[in-house]
Amino acid sequence: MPSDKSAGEYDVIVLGGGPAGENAAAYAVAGSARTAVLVEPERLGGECSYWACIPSKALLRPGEVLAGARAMPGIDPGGLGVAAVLARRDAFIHGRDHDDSGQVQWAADNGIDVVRGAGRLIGPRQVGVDGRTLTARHAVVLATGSRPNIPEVPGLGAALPWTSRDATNMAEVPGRVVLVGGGVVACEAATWLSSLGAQVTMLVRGNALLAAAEPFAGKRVADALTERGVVIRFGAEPARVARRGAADTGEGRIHGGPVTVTVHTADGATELEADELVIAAGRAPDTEELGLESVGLPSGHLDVDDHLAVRGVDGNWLYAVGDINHRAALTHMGKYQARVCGDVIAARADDRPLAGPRFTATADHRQTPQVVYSTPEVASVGLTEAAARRAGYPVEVVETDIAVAGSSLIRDDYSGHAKLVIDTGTDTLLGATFVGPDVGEQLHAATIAVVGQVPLERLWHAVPAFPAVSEFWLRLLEARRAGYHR
Ligand SMILES: Cc1cc2nc3c(=O)[nH]c(=O)nc-3n(C[C@H](O)[C@H](O)[C@H](O)COP(=O)(O)OP(=O)(O)OC[C@H]3O[C@@H](n4cnc5c(N)ncnc54)[C@H](O)[C@@H]3O)c2cc1C
Ligand SMILES: NC(=O)c1ccc[n+]([C@@H]2O[C@H](COP(=O)([O-])OP(=O)(O)OC[C@H]3O[C@@H](n4cnc5c(N)ncnc54)[C@H](O)[C@@H]3O)[C@@H](O)[C@H]2O)c1
Repeated sequence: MPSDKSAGEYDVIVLGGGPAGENAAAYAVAGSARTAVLVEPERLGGECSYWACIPSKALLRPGEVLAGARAMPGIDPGGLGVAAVLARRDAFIHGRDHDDSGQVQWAADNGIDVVRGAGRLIGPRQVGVDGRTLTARHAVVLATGSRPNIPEVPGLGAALPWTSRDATNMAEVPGRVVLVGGGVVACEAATWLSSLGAQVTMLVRGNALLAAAEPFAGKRVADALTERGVVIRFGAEPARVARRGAADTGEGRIHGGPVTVTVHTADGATELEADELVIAAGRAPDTEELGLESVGLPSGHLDVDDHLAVRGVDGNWLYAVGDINHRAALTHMGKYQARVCGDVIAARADDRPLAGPRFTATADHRQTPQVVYSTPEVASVGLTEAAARRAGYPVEVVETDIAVAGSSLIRDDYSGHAKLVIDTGTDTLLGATFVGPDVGEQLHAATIAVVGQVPLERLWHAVPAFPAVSEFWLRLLEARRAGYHR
């Protein structure tokens, strides 16, 4: 019997219309008569489409193309036209109002209803939205993402600093920027802000950029940022912030007068003045208003099993996908979890067994691919050497500079480095990291080798085309042979 939608009854209710929520809904109803509703207070498409992945990559690409052109004899590049770069970014985010009508149409085409508003659990299988109660026959999926972590620093909140939403949606380029953080958002934002003309100072509390990556990756990104004029202050944290005339002038506009940041380092305190302060200090779960207490759960990241069902809730009706479960806070991994979750919901609704790998998320434990679109790019999958050793694997590593015919043909200034982390017990790859221009496009071969557990002896027979950048795979395998003197 179909669910009674007029009474607010659906087979599947999904809170959050970001990439994870959209995919969970679509997979849960695909090829069936099941009904689903996406509950979304802002825009279908979520953070990724309008304030994160898409605008940031739209802002980064022109600087990368310009750098490549400048390294190519015979091309006489002028520079970046800021207005044109921002206009192209705006086209990708469907205008500054973030028109999501295309996504709404996609939902309709897939038989998914959309309810605008913030959803809240009000009991088992029950969701409240603006005074209306929705009831799920099979599943509720929480996919409400994350919000920026704003450190508790005196004066910081009152200074109305930029978050990643302002930086990706910037409407004007601040002359001087202090950027707090040394992670992925900070490295990417420093790259596009500096390529668009801002003088950027990064405050990094640790002693490396991209601290979770192979150390050579953060070092190469730091060197490149420094070369383009970014000042990086390691071991530095904001201790106090003051701003004259702080004003909410709108997303991506400079929020008032100059900001003074008192910076703590091991050597004492100094003061920096900037036109804008950007906070890129990680993400926090946004669960305080989700009503988790109504089903006996504490606030914070949700703990899920490998079918994406929330642990601590009986009856297999509550699931969590994407940033909210903190397994791998990346769009492609949230979508991966959502595909598994949707398939699990569908199978359970049909009383089918969860037989086969399709119903179990595994890649987001130790096989996660990621590309940091800084200049140079950092592409990685799986475990770093340090993480593999911590996990107790018997480890061998091979490294090589990416200096092959293909790379030198692509850019005269090509500089890159590659590293493989090998489990000597099984002769398979645990992880790989590549740094260099456009190495993101090289990553999927490594992901397939890691997930497919392809023995290195077999990889020898995967012959890279000549003269392609991917020939560095051959160099890596040769370096390993040379290490064995065979
Ligand atoms: C600047 C930046 C750049 C990034 N670049 C990349 C990248 O290049 N590649 C990559 O893989 N990842 C990138 N990420 C990470 C990526 O954006 C997230 O991992 C991804 O958006 C998570 O998807 P999600 O569906 O879990 O959450 P979100 O995209 O955050 O969507 C969650 C949705 O839930 C809605 N919501 C919130 N509360 C409620 C509620 N109570 N009821 C209903 N709905 C609610 C929100 O409005 C939102 O639309 C980037 C992040 C940032 C900040
Ligand atoms: N290309 C991509 O794949 C991409 C791009 C952007 C963001 N993302 C994802 O979005 C998420 C958020 O990125 P992010 O860069 O904000 O987080 P992150 O965890 O990568 O980096 C956070 C940085 O903030 C610093 N920090 C944390 N708390 C601080 C404090 N109180 N004071 C000063 N510094 C502090 C950390 O030391 C670190 O340098 C990550 O999961 C990231 O992978 C992915």
